Amino acid sequence: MSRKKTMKGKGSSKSSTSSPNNNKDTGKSGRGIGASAPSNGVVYPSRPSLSNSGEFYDIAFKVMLVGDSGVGKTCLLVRFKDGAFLAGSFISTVGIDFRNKVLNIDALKVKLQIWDTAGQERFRSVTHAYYRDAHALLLLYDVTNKASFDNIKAWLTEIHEYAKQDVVLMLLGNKEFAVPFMETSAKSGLNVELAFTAVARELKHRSQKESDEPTFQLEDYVNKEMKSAGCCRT
Ligand SMILES: Nc1nc2c(ncn2[C@@H]2O[C@H](COP(=O)(O)OP(=O)(O)OP(=O)(O)O)[C@@H](O)[C@H]2O)c(=O)[nH]1
Ligand SMILES: [Mg+2]
Repeated sequence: MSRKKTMKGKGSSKSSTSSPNNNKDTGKSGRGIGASAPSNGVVYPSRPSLSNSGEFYDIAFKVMLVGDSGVGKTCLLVRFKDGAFLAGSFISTVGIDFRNKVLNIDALKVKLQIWDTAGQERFRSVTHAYYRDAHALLLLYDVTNKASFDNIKAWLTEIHEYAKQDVVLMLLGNKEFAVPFMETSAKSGLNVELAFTAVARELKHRSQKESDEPTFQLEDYVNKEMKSAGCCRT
């Protein structure tokens, strides 16, 4: 099996004329797989830079983050790549930006070249050029922002128009309301048992709590239960 080398990197472009197909394997930082980042775009280093150390991989895929401005695409990518939350003032992405991450999946090194697109309307024509090369699309909405959810329909229309027919698509509800959250389905039974049991545990704890007893953490309990059940259970 061949071991290709990838460069960890961060790239960006705001050129509306550049296409990911224009610059095949330039060997430059962050341009590791077939259809690469355009090199003729202007670079806007709005986020902390990553090191340019090389990393080996077996297969590579392109993943694109799309969704309204402010839903948290850049933050999600930084969390995934660097394990940190980009707190502070919101810096809207200009054009398009990317990060590489190599994951070990079943003894294979899988490189994801993750493209972080600008959600703002004025950059739409830039991002359209990248859809057709994406193997997977993560479509984000903000669970605290109804408009971003309502716009999912329009995003899906755009995806069907510009992306490959067999693109892997995942809808992600990002952010939180600082209250325990889970999705339920009365039809399939998803999380129904867990929702009621968690509330019952919380109520029981409150009613019987001794002053020296550690408090029951409803959110921790729900997260732990969902994790141990492989996320979502019936
Ligand atoms: N509380 C909370 N805030 C978040 C989360 N994700 C992002 N934010 C905040 O939401 C704002 C927008 O986040 P970004 O990741 O920059 O949004 P974006 O989708 O990349 O926006 P564009 O680049 O304009 O398309 C920032 O102020 C973040 O700090 C989250 O999971 N929880
Ligand atoms: Mg962004």
